[in-house]
Amino acid sequence: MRKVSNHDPYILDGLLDLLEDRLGAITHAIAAFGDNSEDTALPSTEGLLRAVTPSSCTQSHDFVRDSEISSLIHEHESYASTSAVAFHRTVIPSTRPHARDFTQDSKISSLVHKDETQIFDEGSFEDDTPISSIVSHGSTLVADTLNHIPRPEKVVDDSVRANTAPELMSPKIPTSYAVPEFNDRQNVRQTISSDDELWDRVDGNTEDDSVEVVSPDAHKPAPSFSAVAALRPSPAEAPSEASLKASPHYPEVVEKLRNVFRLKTFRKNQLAAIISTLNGRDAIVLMPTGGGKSLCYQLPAVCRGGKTSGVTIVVSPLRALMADQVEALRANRIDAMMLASLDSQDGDSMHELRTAANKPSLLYITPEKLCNSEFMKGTLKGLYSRHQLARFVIDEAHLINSWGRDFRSEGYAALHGLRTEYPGVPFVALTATATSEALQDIVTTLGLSDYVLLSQSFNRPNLRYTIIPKKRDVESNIVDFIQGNYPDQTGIIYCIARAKTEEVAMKLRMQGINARHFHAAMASDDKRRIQQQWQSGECKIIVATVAFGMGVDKANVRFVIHYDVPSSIDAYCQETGRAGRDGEVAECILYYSYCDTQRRMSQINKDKDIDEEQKNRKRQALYTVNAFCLNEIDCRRMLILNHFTEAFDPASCKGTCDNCASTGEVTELDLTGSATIFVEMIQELQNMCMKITGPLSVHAFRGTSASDMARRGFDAMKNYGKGSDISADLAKRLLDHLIARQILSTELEEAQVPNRAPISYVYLGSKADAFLSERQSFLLKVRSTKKGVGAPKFKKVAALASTSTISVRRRRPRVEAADDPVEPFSPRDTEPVFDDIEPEAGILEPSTPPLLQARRLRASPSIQVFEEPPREWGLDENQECYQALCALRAQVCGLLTTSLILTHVSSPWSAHATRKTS
Ligand SMILES: Nc1ncnc2c1ncn2[C@@H]1O[C@H](COP(=O)(O)OP(=O)(O)OP(=O)(O)O)[C@@H](O)[C@H]1O
Repeated sequence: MRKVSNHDPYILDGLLDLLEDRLGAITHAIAAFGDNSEDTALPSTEGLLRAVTPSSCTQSHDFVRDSEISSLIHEHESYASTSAVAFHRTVIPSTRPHARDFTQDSKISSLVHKDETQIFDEGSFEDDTPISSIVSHGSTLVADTLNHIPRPEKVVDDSVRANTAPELMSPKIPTSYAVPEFNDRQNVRQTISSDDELWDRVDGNTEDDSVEVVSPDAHKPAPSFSAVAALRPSPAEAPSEASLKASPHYPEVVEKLRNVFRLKTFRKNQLAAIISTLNGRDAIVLMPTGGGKSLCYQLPAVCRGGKTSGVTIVVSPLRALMADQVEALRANRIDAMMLASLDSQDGDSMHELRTAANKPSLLYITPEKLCNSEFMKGTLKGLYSRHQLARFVIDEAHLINSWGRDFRSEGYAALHGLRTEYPGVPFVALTATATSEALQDIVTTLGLSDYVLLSQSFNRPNLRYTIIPKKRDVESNIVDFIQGNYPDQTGIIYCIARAKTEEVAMKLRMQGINARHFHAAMASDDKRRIQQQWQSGECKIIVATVAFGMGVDKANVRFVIHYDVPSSIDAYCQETGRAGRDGEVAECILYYSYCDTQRRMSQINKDKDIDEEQKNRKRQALYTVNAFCLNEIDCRRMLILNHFTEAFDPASCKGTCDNCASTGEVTELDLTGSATIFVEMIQELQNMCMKITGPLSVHAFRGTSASDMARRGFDAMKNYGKGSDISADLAKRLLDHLIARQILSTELEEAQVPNRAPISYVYLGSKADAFLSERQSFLLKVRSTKKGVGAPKFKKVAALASTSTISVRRRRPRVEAADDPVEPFSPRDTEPVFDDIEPEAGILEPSTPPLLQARRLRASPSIQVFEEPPREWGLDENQECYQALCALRAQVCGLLTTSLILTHVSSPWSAHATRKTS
């Protein structure tokens, strides 16, 4: 076993290496903060976190332990978290190269990190000042630098030595230290740390940028709703109000409305739908979310009159949705039943359906059960032969389209047989999101001919739409939004991945927001409990996958936030549609990042359960929603409604979307030259069998980050640096729009080192050839106002002190759930298993906190580093590791402080830093 004292020389060597090799980068970063230069080299904490965490277990491929490490990091979510991981990654293997114990190591790292956090918290740096970021960043660099082993002996710079506490300096500097496995890592680090990090570098400071860009495609004239009329066979005329009131069914319908449902009037199209189905006609009901679709089939189900009578069969996709509806109906003394599985209870229900004299008015059933169960088919046949089958209702009928071609395909595809098996039984198909394509699918699958189409505007005037570029501080932004605008109000936050819902909910709780997570892989009891808590207002914020919400009927949802890009405009409308059902203003906020789009794309590409045609549909839907997010000019409401072939005059938006709220003149930029250079540059790289990431391609295009470019050989390209005349922001937008128009494309590739985040590379897209050969022009609309004018002004609320600890969470079953189609993307979707980092037997608390040494380098005499009393355990390898790490941390603190002090003197940022730290 290596002695702790033996580590000091090469640790110090690493630090000195940092100071020699990386001080320039830090200086540059500091300078960037000072003058808002766009080339700041600071990586995002999130990006580093994502990049570094998996690497901690590179050698062991142990996801369980990796998740434990993640848990520890999450618990200490703060600016400094990455450095602890980096330390773990680098130092523990160095101190204990032959005997790995990742669980214990992660706990040790966490203890060190606790100390680190304490020092920074209690020191003179504020949480979000650049200096603390730099310290954190620098720590990571130190850890990175330590990876450079083996390396030649370094000469200690006198100025560094002079500014460093003598006891932290090692007398000996070794000539080399060989840990072969580290050599591979160096390559990875040079390739990419994470997409987010690199995008952050390219992003620079965009606040001062004065252009907004939009794809010209978005300016297509609004198609009229006549597209619906193109459906074949065409729908019948919607009945007039007079004819509806003259219907013989009208008196009973009104009576049931008042006495059974206790409502006074019908909403638009409800009466028409009810009378149509009572007349035995097929009907398609297109109503916005919350419009009152349920009444359209629940009310006729309780009427005695009608051409057909008996049981109304309601095909519904989700058990939870069915259960809610049945419960609500029973509360209204309506006889309703549900069949969703093949369990014994279902058997009893079916027996009852076959034998009982009094049949239920409504039977809720999944499409699979309806079409696949022979027993159910027999039951249906019995009902039909006795004229006790009133109608088939297809709720959420758009799923015939989007799910029917997906993993629910069997169930929904089989619905097409109903018309021929049960002729004369009318259909009612209802949806809140149907493109003309989806409508066509509904008509074809159900075999509708003489049907009534009841459509109305999908516009939800009380919803406000905002899209915000996703930055690293997204959770803080959400906290500001909630606490500043809707404290103690109800909202939903949608995330793509299950693990993310847990993580975001926890981060929000740590900042004082009462949030709970929800996803399909949770135990049913937990899901029910959380939903009930949310419904009753006990819990205000739910952070969920798409598994949450379908059929949820809560009037006062004040906001729906999309943490990630939704899968389609249709999904976006469904999900945002859950806000503001009470008619009051509600906010729909979407955090956009191309990385999310790309992850979704990658998931589509990898999906083995769907064929190429289905993949193309999904890709197209994703392209559409991506273009929608990138569009910073056109009325969002218009774009959404156009998607559903509904015309909308943007003047009617009246500033209720971010784009309409944005002021300033819109001008059109001709970027044909720049776009051509960009595309030719990618072509050139592709011809040379080289690949490039998006952020680096922007650097190469603009000729920035020269040393990096030279190292990678990109500077030899013909088109290198030819885009230097446009800003980084515009260049990045140009790339975004080249991708959105499929002139360029991106692909996620697995990193060569296990457990690294996948890397995204830019390639020529399907329309590149046409673009280059036909010399197509490339126009972008820009707005001559500052970016973000239209974004909501979230009131900033001082972050609440975090007092919460992670509650006990058990490993959840990794079951595939039909109602939560989006699986997490990476092996990092693992469950944190610690509820605290209380040391277990064998994990040692420090006996003497070496961090006390660091205090001397700080101007804060009040720092209390580690108050825990020493335990009675003997000194063993773990404790040695702990002490080694603490010692290293002390040196890092000292040397980084020193480096900052040194940099301070010459940096233009010094005045700023002095102000911040004083
Ligand atoms: N005629 C009416 N008068 C007053 N309230 C009504 C009327 N019809 C429906 N509602 C109420 O509107 C709310 C939404 O109804 P419902 O759940 O049927 O909407 P939906 O269109 O099915 O929504 P989603 O598409 O999101 O499922 C319910 O609380 C319902 O009681």
